[in-house]
Amino acid sequence: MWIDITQTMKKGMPNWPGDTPFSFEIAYTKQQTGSVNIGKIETSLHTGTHADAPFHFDNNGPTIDQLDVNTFIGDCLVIDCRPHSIISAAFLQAIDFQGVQRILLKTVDRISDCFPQHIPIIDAEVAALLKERGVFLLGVDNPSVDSLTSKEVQAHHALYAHQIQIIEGLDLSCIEPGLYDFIALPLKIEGADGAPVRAVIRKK
Ligand SMILES: N[C@@H](CC(=O)c1ccccc1NC=O)C(=O)O
Ligand SMILES: [Zn+2]
Ligand SMILES: [Zn+2]
Repeated sequence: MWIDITQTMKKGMPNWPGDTPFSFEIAYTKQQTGSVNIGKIETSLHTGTHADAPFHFDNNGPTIDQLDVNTFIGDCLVIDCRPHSIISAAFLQAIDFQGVQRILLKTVDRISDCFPQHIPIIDAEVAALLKERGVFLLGVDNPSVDSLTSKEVQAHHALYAHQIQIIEGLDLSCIEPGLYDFIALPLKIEGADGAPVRAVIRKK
């Protein structure tokens, strides 16, 4: 059984303050076209469950359409990080990744309907540890891998420097820690800094 770990995209969903809110409407109704309803959306590419492309924080980095789809399909390990407000390399060091190359961090019991005030931050040294363990994808149930006020976005840069791709805004509310199959493919938008994903997992 595949489990959906994607936030539903809808009007009023949590959004980065000041960023383009998500909207969807029927641009042309069935009545207008005489045949079909045609919807249109407007959205920031960093709203809801999405992948970051390195171009998001590095003008020379690859864009979302240039990332390898194989990164986003395969085994993953969900790790329970609740209580921790800083996710340190020391904490992750003690965990057996079981050879898995995709890691999802569960940091909250359930995701809130509002944009959070505080989120756990990921120590910049985590990237080196993940790389050493062969990890190439890190997913979080938060809007960012860095603090909400960070302008340096150190964790984003450190992860990119270690060739680790980022997925943010997962909904791990009902998910137990453990090993899963995972699929979360970003939309192929040429030149984009990120893209929504439909993320699903299945217990191994
Ligand atoms: N790093 C966040 C997005 C982000 O930082 C952001 C998104 C929208 C508007 C402002 C943002 N950061 C601002 O300093 C992300 O990767 O989704
Ligand atoms: Zn993002
Ligand atoms: Zn990000």
